[in-house]
Amino acid sequence: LGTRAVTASKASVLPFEVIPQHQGNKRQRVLQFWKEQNHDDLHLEMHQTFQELGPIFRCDVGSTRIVAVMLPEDCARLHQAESPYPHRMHLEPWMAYREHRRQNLGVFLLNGPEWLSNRRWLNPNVLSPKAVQNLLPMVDTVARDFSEALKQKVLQSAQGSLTMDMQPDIHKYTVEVSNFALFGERLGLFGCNPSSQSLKFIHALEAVFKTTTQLMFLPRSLSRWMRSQAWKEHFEAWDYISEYAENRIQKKYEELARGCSQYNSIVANLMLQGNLPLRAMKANIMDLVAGSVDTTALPLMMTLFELARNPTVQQALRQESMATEPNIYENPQRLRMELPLLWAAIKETLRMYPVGLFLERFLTSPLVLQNYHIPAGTLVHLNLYSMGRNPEVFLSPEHYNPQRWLENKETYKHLAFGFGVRQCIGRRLAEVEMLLFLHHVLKSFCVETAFQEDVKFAYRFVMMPTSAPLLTFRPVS
Ligand code: HEC
Ligand SMILES: C[C@@H](NS(C)(=O)=O)c1cncc(N2C(=O)c3ccc(Cl)cc3C2(C)C)c1
Repeated sequence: LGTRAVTASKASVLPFEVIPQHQGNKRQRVLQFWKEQNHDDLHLEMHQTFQELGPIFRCDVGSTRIVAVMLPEDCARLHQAESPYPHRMHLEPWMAYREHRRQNLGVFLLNGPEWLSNRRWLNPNVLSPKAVQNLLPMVDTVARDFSEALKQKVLQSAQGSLTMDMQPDIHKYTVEVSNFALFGERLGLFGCNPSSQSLKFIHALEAVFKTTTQLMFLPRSLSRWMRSQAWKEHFEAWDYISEYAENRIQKKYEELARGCSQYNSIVANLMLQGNLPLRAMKANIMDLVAGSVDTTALPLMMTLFELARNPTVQQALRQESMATEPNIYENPQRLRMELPLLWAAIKETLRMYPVGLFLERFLTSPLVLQNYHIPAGTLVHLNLYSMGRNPEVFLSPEHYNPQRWLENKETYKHLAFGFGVRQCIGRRLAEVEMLLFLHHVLKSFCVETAFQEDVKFAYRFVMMPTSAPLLTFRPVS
């Protein structure tokens, strides 16, 4: 990316007003932005703007002043300047639904002291190494079952191999495995008649994501009549998701009250500890139940696709998994150390295909970024897609090369899960779900694809592939 070197003496920090921004008719651009029904190409538009204006630019969305950056050094500065309660802007349509239904907010939407107190009770059960060690055998069971179910399908096929769009099956895996970790119960989604409830839940999530991007950039007053259909779809999808989560939580609560329930799960531990009021618990469990579907499914889909396009890398991973098999069960919590190349492959997938397009911090105190003064009250976006594709940050960024993560210590370059105390609370669960899924699948199957083009992505709050490359699974001889 052409980086406009701002040659200013270090002493004189440049004023906010001279940060590069798109010239030309601002009103026209804002209206154009609002007129668009979707923002599928937001990541490409922002990437293009970085190439034109350099590593920092500003844009105003509505009344909010946004500064966009994409270099590791700017993330380091944001992290060092962080307050005890790192602040993210609330997602307007998500807040509107919770107000309408008088629901509490989960940690994703909370800010300030209430956010911190919720994280304090959630972290030991979700994010801590002890929590993951507790969950690991359950995740391993589901990952093995998935690989076994795939093997049955392959054996039943006449050619002895199976070519399919893996997306639906991978979604079933993430719903099955997170439900087991959260509630200690199996849903049986790998069987021949998976529950329609869970499949509708996955579709409701997709409807929420699609309508979120249609609504999130508009003030509510405007979108009420400009996007009334999107609001209706948004609320209906949230109603389904809320009911799905509420039913599971209420059932678990009653089982525990009767003293007859599976005790080793995230929700059971949260309820038995009783540190959060039930309404707050329900709001956070909804974050966890709904936040663990697409977020983990997409990197799994894209890792399988990239390994199918890079057979040499795939073979190296298979050898690592074959060689590592015995150690994992002696010392399960050493998973990432036992599978370093597989862990590097997941980091490489998240570099090229970040699930969250940008990290976001609302500045509560002024900051200097790229030698510009950024006042308090500015929203700073750290763009993960542009960082991941920047040749000045990653050599030949278009190449899928997990080895790059083993060669040098990458500070502030693996940011897919965010940073600091506000980092993703599900990251350890997601890491284990992805590592064990790929470990068991790669031990049993070679993955191939005829699809050699790049997969097109769309920004739908979650970065989503718009085409589903067919993958062929062939049993490892
Ligand atoms: C089990 C639930 C769960 C899973 C799985 C999960 N997330 Fe999250 N994630 C959350 C929640 C809840 C938050 C909000 C945390 C907060 O604001 O305190 C969050 C926040 C984040 C953030 C913002 C962090 C920051 O510094 O602002 C990023 C980025 C993120 N997740 C990325 C991911 C990626 C990438 C994956 C999978 C590859 C993933 N998440 C999987 C629950 C999950
Ligand atoms: C995509 C990325 N966006 S981010 C956080 O980087 O801006 C992300 C990362 N981790 C988790 C999520 N979640 C969802 O998918 C989701 C669905 C429904 C609900 Cl009720 C809550 C969620 C959260 C926000 C937990 C989203």
